[in-house]
Amino acid sequence: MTSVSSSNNIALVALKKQSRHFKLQLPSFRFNHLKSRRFEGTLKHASYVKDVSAILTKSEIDFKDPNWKQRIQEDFSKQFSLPHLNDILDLKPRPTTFTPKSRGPLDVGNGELKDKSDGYVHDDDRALLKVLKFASPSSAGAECIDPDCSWVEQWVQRAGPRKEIYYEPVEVKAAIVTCGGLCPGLNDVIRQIVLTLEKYGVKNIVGIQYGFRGFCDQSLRELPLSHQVVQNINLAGGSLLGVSRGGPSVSAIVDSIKAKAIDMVFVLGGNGTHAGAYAIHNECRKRKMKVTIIGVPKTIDNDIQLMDKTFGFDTAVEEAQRAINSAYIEAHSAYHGIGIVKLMGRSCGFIAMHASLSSGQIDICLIPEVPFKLEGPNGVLQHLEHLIRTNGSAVICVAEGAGQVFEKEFLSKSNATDASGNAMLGDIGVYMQQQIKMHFKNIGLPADIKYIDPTYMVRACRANASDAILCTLLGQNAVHGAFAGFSGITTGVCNTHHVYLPIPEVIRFPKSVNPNSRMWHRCLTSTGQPDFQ
Ligand SMILES: Nc1ncnc2c1ncn2[C@@H]1O[C@H](COP(=O)(O)OP(=O)(O)O)[C@@H](O)[C@H]1O
Ligand SMILES: O=P(O)(O)OC[C@H]1O[C@](O)(COP(=O)(O)O)[C@@H](O)[C@@H]1O
Ligand SMILES: [Mg+2]
Repeated sequence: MTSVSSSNNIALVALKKQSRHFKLQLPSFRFNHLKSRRFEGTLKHASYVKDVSAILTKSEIDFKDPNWKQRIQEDFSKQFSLPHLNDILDLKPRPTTFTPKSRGPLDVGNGELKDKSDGYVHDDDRALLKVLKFASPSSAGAECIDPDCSWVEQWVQRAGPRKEIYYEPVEVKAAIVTCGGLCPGLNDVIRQIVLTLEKYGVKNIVGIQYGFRGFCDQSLRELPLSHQVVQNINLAGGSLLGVSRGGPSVSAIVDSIKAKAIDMVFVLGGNGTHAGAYAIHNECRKRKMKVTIIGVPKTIDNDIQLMDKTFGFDTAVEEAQRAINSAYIEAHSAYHGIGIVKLMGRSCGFIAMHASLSSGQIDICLIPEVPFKLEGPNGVLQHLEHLIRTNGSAVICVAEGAGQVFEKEFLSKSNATDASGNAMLGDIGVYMQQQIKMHFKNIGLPADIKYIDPTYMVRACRANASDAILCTLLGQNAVHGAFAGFSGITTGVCNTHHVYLPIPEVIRFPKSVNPNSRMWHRCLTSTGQPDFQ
């Protein structure tokens, strides 16, 4: 139960941060919902509530009502229905210009078609958001709505090309913008958006330089994009368009979209960027503009809700292996060697957890979601001392936000924020290094400590094969979503299927490691570390 509260604390901290910086982005009932007594009350029944909260909107669930499941499902499908241009306009679709198949369907001879699919996704096609049925709230990782842990179907819309489209491709001007920090795969997504747009017949594609800033900074011109320009950009890391944090107001961005006569905007970024994208979508709606805003979730930290994973995460975990391996070799080659590797994760520990699991070389993994103490019995330093006395060396993997999210924080808070309003953290790696040094000096045991911070090396590299495929599919689906007339949506993978989701549902709060999850328990089994409390 504590762990659930902990996850929600992290979520609230992050959400408060966002809403402090930007006023209008999230409907306020969603924010209040997280803090509401009803939400806290729900914790008593459910051992894991984050995803359940997606269903519980404004109404209480009355489990005595025989139709309670149906009511939840109806609520859910309303909540996950996708905003469309035709919610405010009266547009007539036209047959698509996109051909998903290069060959016609095979004729089996008797006049019947072997393959009846036309290759298009139908608007009523759905994918399941949850595929596990838990027998009891005490089952590992159980997510329960009622005390019996009943299974309630939750369907979301399938992504892909539609038979009818809401734009005349030759008349379209499409823009791509990349915001926030760098992430492996940005160029793969840009490339695929351009190639797919061209496949529809779009001729006017531009890149907005350096994030949202590029909409309003007169010194930053639009970058014309075509298949010739983007052909090889996936071979390098970074973003062809440049990235930035902070930027102009939502209304200034929409003024710029209007002035530049842009019809489609593809916004690549994380939680903050998606909040911005949704605000832009709302402002366009208010002004009754026929502009579609499509998000593509970019977060190396993997902290966006409801998706199996986001692009760049796999690459980051793989790249982190090099740093961990170096730390391991240094530690094992030194007399009483201790290696420390700090990995990204401002408010979540997915990279650190997965990198620790995959390397098999980590003795201690510390993440923001799990409080730990350094000193005293059961503290990290005591365990480290034990490892040095018994094994002769040790390797620690620490996520950048570790020890800085809960009340008992190790580093003094500065309240400083970056241009986007994200809290600037202290360097937990350096702090750990100092504390460990002091501890071993005090007990008179030699220790040779090596600290590696591979942050920007991990982030600036090109996407690995698995991320490159993910980026390709996301880029294509983003374009299909725009032509289908959706706006204020994002695209991702749920249970291996590509889907479209309304932006507010994925940025309700950032995803974080559930300390009660099987994955975290597996990580603990792998490192062999005790509970540092
Ligand atoms: N709540 C918000 N509403 C509107 N725009 C936002 C919000 N949070 C961040 N942004 C904008 O989104 C961009 C990227 O945000 P940032 O938090 O730096 O990265 P990320 O999107 O990767 O989380 C910045 O230009 C920032 O100004
Ligand atoms: O030094 P920068 O550019 O501010 O970026 C550092 C941050 O970028 C991150 O990788 C996440 O970036 P995004 O939120 O843009 O995805 C954090 O883990 C890290 O704190
Ligand atoms: Mg972010």
